[in-house]
Amino acid sequence: MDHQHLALVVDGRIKKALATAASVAAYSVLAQRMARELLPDELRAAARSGAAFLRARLGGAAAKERHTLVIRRRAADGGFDETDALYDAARVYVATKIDPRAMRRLGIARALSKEPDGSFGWRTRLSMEPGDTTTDVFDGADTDKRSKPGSCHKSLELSFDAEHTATAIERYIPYVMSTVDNMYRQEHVLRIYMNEYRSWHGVKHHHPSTFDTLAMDPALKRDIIADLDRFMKRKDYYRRIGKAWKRGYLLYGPPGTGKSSLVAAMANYLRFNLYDLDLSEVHCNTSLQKLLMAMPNKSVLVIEDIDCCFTTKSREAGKTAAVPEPAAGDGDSDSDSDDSDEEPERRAWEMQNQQSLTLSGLLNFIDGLWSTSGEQRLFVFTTNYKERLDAALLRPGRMDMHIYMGYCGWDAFKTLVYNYFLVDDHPLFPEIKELLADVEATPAEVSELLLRSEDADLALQGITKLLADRRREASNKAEIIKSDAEIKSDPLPVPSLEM
Ligand SMILES: Nc1ncnc2c1ncn2[C@@H]1O[C@H](COP(=O)(O)OP(=O)(O)OP(=O)(O)O)[C@@H](O)[C@H]1O
Repeated sequence: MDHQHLALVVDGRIKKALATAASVAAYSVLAQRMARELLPDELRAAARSGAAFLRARLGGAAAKERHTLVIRRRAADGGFDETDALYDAARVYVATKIDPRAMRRLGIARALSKEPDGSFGWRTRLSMEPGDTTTDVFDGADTDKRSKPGSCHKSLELSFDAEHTATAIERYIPYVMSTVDNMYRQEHVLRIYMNEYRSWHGVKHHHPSTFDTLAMDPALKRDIIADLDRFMKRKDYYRRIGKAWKRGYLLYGPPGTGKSSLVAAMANYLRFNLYDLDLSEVHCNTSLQKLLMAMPNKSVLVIEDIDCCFTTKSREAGKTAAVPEPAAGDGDSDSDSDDSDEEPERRAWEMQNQQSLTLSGLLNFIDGLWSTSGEQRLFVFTTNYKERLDAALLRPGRMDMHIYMGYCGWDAFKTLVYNYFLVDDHPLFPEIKELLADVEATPAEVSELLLRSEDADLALQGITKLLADRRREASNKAEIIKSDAEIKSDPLPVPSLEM
C-alpha cells in the first residue's frame, strides 16, 4: 500500500495556535508544541479517526457514507509545470498537523529557510510518510486526508461523512487556504514603499513597533485590534452591503505620541506592506490616481500630516472647472514603477498645474469606483491638528475610525518601562504615577529618557526629575497668571483731577 492517511484535527484551540504561531518553515516546532499542549485533543481525534476508519472498512449499520475529494498535484487543465495551489496549501497545512510522538515513520529534512527579519537559518522539516494517518476536526466534523503519490502524479484525498460535503468544499477548503496564506504572510518580509513622482519604490520594512510595544490606553488598543480583526474577516459582509473592502483611520494627537508607531504596528499585525504617500511629490490628480492604482490588495496607504498637504487654494481648485490634462498613460498598472521614460513635457505641465491636486480628488478617488477594484486596503491619515482639517475629511462615514494618540498616561508609561527594562514595578512608580496625572509628557519624550541609560534606576530618576520640573514650572506659571489676573481685576486707583 503506497499512500498516506492524513487524519487532521482542527478545533478552536488549534485554529488559534495556527493563527498566532504557525510558521511554514517550522512544522516540527509547531507540531511538538501542539503535541505538548493539545494531547488530549489528539488522543480524542485519534480515537475518532480509528473509529471512523473501522466503520468505513467494516461497514455495518452504523457506517456512514463517506465522500472523498481528490486534490491533485496538477489541476486537470493545468500546464505541465503548473502545481495546483490547493495541493501546495494542503501539503503545508497537513505538515502542521504532524505529531512526531504519534508517528512510527516520519520524513525529515534540513532546509535553509528565510526568517521574518530576512536572514536565513537552518530548520528541520518533518513530513508524512506513505501509510500514515491524521484526522482533522473542523466545526465538529471529522475529515481524513490521504496522500497517494503515484508514478505520474501525486494527489491528496480528503474524505468526510457525506453529510459534510458542503462544509468541506465551501468552508473547510477555504479555511485551509487562508490558514496557509496567513502562515506565509507571517514569514513574508514586509516592505515600505515611497513615491517618487508617479511610481513607488520599496525597501524592506523592519519597524519594530507592534501592539505589544505600543504605549497607549489599553482599552483603545484593544478596540483597534478588534476593529482590524473584524475588518479582515468581513469579506462577505462588505460584498453583501455593496461597499469596498477598505477601511480608513484618522490618527491625531500631538507630535511624538506614537501615530507613526501605530501605523507600523497595524502593518506588522496584518502583515501588510506600507505605502507612504508623500503628496509633495504628486503634482496632479492623474498622478495621484496612477499611484493609487498601483497599490495592491492587502496594503496600507499612509498620508502623514494631512493638514499640511492641501492649501485652501488647492481645495478650491477642485471645485472649479477641471484643468485639461494631457492624456494619461495606461492606468491599468500592476507594477510599482512605470515612469522611467515619462515625457519631460508631461512633468513640466504637471508642475505648472500643481493646483490641480486636490483633497476632493484624493477623497473621491479613495471612495469612488476605483476603491471597489481592490480588497483589504487600509487608508491612514495622520495629523497633529485635527481642528485644521477640511470638513470634507471629517464628515461622518469618511474615515471609519478617529483615533486620538495622547500624552503618556500611566498604563502607557508602564508599557514603555517594560519595553526598555523588562521591569514592571519600581519604588519610583507611585511618585511618577502622581506626576503623570498632573503634567503632560509625550511617549517620545519618555522613550528618549529611558533610552539614555542602561540602568533602570537612573532612567526612572531622570523621568521623575523631568516631570517634577515640569510640574514646578506649570505651577509657577499658574501663579504668575493668577497674580496678573488679580492686578487686572483690582487696578490701583488712578488719581483723578478735578477742575
Ligand atoms: N505610543 C508610543 N508607544 C511607543 N513608543 C512611542 C510612542 N509614541 C512615541 N514613541 C517613541 O517615540 C518615537 C517617535 O514617535 P512617533 O513618530 O510614532 O510619533 P508621532 O506621533 O508619529 O510623531 P509626529 O506627529 O511628530 O510624526 C517612536 O519611534 C517611539 O520610539
